[in-house]
Amino acid sequence: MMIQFHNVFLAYQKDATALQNISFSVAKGEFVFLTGPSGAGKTSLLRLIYGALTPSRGQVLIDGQNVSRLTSSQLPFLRRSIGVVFQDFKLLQNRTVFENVAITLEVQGGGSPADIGKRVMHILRQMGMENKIHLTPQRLSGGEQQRVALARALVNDPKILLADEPTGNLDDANKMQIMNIFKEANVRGTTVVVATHDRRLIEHAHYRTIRLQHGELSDSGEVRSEEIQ
Ligand SMILES: Nc1ncnc2c1ncn2[C@@H]1O[C@H](COP(=O)(O)OP(=O)(O)OP(=O)(O)O)[C@@H](O)[C@H]1O
Repeated sequence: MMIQFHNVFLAYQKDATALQNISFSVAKGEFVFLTGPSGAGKTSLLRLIYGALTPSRGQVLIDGQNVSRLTSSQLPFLRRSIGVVFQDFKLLQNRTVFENVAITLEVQGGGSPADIGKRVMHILRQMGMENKIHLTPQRLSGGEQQRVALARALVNDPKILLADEPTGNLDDANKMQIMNIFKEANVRGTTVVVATHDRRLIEHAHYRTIRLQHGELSDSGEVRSEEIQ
């Protein structure tokens, strides 16, 4: 299993539980949607996966490793194996498109400048952004910024890709383009988790859907044995 939650609770404050008794797993190479109304706990759950938060109770295992037990020197290795696309992109505004993507590899000591350049251009070409590499994010449309954020998350072939409401303000054509990029990463072996409340996106793709409601798991989307028979 790539992601395992065992009876996970998360409280930001003492008496405010954001997640309650969450158990589910995601297999290597799987593609799942994570859905539920605003405030249900989707972002919190993603943050537990990439180790930005640790559970108040229960365990989160990523590729067999208990995230809470990682030392501060091990945590960066976990983070490197996970590509994250945030709700608000978090692009560096005073850096170019090229630099925003290259930074993922540079902080990881990912090869010579020539190697890094090759890999960055390869992924930016896949995203259809090769003509905009010298622009800064404020000169890009929302869809283009999203594709740069995706390029940054995918440039090092992560084991896991997490995307938080990745198609929020995009039109249908852009949404489908982003979905295709997720699918291609998944075909190459990346485990993909997409948090969204976009019903059309979910219905379009027919992947397993994990549902949260008020911090609880209302449906793990796992096929029960009686449904198989
Ligand atoms: N940093 C924080 N401090 C305190 N409470 C928080 C914090 N972040 C989130 N919460 C609370 O945790 C709960 C779950 O929030 P979360 O952002 O995970 O939901 P969500 O499903 O991602 O919502 P949305 O779809 O609106 O992004 C909410 O009640 C929220 O108020």
